[in-house]
Parts: sequence; C-alpha cells; structure tokens
Amino acid sequence: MPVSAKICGLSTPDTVDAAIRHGAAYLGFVFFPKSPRDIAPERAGGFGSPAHVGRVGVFVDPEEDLLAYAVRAARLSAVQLHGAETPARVAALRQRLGVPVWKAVAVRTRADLDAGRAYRGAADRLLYDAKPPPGADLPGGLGLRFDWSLLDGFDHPLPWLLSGGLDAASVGDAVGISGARLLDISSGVERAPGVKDVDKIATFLQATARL
Ligand SMILES: O=C(O)c1ccccc1N[C@@H]1O[C@H](COP(=O)(O)O)[C@@H](O)[C@H]1O
Repeated sequence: MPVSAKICGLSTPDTVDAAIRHGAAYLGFVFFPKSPRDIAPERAGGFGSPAHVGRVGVFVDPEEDLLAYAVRAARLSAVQLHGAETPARVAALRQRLGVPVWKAVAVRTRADLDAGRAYRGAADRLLYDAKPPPGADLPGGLGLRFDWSLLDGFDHPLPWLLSGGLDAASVGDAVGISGARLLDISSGVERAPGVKDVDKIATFLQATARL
C-alpha cells in the first residue's frame, strides 16, 4: 500500500500548488489564532484543489459557529480536532458538520495511545502527535516527535495517521518503525515557523513516494 501525506499549515498559493503538484493526498489549513499558520477560512477557500486532494481544517477546542462557517468557506472535506475535545463532543460535531472528523491524540507513553480508544465510534480517524511540553503555546505544529516504536504492533481502534516532527530525512524510519501509511507534516517543510518552503514540500513528498 502506498504511503501518502497531508501537508499542513498551508497559507500561500505557491505552497498549495507545490503540495498538489508533488502528490499530497491532503491539504491542511490551521484555524487557530495563536498559531503562526492561522489563516482566514475565506482565504483558504480561495485556494483551488482537484477533487482527489482532501482539504482538512485544523481546530483547537473550536466554537461551533467558527467550525460550521469554516467548513463551508474553506470547502473542507474533513475536520481535525487538536484540542481537549471529548468523545461526546467529537461525535456531536461529526453528526452536525457532515464531514469526517479526525481527532488528535497527544502521545508520550503507551497509555496515551490507549486513550485514543475512547474515540471509537466518535471520530473517523485518529492522528497521533507528540505530546507538547507543559505550558506550550500550541498543542501541535511544534516539530516534536514521540517514540514511534510505541506504534509497533499496536491494535489501532480506528484508521490513523502519524504526525509530529516528521521531515524528509526521517520519514523512512518513521514509516518503517510505526507502520504508518498516512503522514502529516508541518514544521518539517518550513524555513521558519509558519513559512512553508516549496522545495522542502517537494523533497518530502518525493521521499514519501519512494517508500
Ligand atoms: O501547525 C500548527 O500551528 C498547529 C496549531 C494547533 C494545532 C495543531 C497544529 N498543527 C498540527 O501539528 C501536527 C504536527 O506538526 P509538526 O509537523 O510537528 O510541526 C500536525 O498534525 C499539524 O496538523
């Protein structure tokens, strides 16, 4: 099975174009004012994309009105919830929004991975990301990794993707150790926080396509 990727935190036409041209399966847009990658829903909606490329909105404990508006304005095909959303809230939002919901699970230990089981029947997919340090400004997009070997042999409750500190140099090990078939990357294709780099996007997607 091929390995595919979501390029997250896009905010300019040239980087959206690079992600599409080099074969990203998903484009990610961050709707979180504290993030250097925050984008207005209407601006994200202005970026065209072919039907086979998904459009994922990243939110952190969002207000329902923002969510519903962003799904429409940015033409989202899925929503990624990266805060402390409970299984009940995830299930309710999934019903209300009518698009698949991905729930981020912050991982440092095996027990953290097990916490994702509570979202079976509520979320469509789990996204395993590194647990941020206490007091971090952001719950994701920090370029931090967790121990990928925790995923080796894990009995996943839902379809899943791997994120956290990926880059072109490490993606082979990340996939080999974790068994991931879908990856999510943000910092690893940037030249500064929030500034995506078209060459890094191309290199990462080319490295992923060779796996
Ligand atoms: O990218 C952000 O700014 C962000 C803000 C709030 C929640 C999640 C965010 N990004 C997600 O973080 C992971 C990992 O990113 P990185 O590759 O380690 O930089 C990824 O899932 C992004 O979707």
